Amino acid sequence: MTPVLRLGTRRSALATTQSGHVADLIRARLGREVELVEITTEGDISSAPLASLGGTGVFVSALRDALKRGDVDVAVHSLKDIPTQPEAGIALAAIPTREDPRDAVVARDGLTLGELPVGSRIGTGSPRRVAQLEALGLGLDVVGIRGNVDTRIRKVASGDYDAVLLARAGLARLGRVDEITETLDPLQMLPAPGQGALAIECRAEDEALVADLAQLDDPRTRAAVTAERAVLATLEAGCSAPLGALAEVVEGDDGDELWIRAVAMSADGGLSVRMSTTGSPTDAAETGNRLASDMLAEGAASLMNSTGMEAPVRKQQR
Ligand SMILES: NCc1[nH]cc(CCC(=O)O)c1CC(=O)O
Repeated sequence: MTPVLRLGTRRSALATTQSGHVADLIRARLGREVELVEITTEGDISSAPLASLGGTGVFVSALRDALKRGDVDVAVHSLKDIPTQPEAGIALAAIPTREDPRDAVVARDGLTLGELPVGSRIGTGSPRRVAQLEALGLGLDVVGIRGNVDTRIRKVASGDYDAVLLARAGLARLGRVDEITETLDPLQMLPAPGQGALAIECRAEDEALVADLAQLDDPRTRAAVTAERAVLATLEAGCSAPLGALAEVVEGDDGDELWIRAVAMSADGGLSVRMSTTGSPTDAAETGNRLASDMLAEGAASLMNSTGMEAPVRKQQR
């Protein structure tokens, strides 16, 4: 008899929904029994700005520690929260089919960004979203925000903010797309590398499990996010850099083609390097690296560092 797989999850509604989704996939596709095990992370307890806790990595390390200790067998993360360098002893066993990767607006009175009056308070703690919002030149007042998806949306309902920016994927998983007042076109708001994708991890030494979980992998999603994360790695940008990247695998005349675009910005959104390229999905990392090298040649690194990452911190809500 195969033992029940213990799947570690954070306690937030988004994390338990994502973990529940993967547990269902494992039951349906692998025929294995799964139980959810709750893990608490520093990022869940503290309401300090995420950057001051060492970025979104705090969400990931607690789950990985539980894996390494043997407390759980499988962990599910939002791929965009995972650092680009591989973790010793941990296998990224599967990346299932991605949700819609775009960012979404939840604004008062059903408004879109363009309809919000000058001076409206927009909540986001992401330097990437701050920079791209500022670049739209709408005169919006971008204010830091933390807390889970529900907390953020409640701050719009309560009037503390006129709007918040969130990943559409998270809202979709929580069954809350009805509350989205605008889904942003990547032309205006390129998502974070890996946004909308999940990462299923296990101990690398559990070779049979690594092989089993690989059945849940979607090769097209894996190629797209591999290219996006290569951009992140080559630009040596962390999760808190004003960097957006989006790749897609599309059917071309000669088979599948990988298409990727990326933007690196100064913190205030005043300067940007924006580029795109295509390649083969089998050379996804190489394609992302090449795009990032071209961006570096255009000054992307100094540009992202030019005004540092102070902007969202400076405007942090008290
Ligand atoms: N940074 C937190 C985080 N990590 C993943 C998601 C959403 C789900 C996803 O992108 O897969 C979110 C919330 C958000 O950005 O709105």
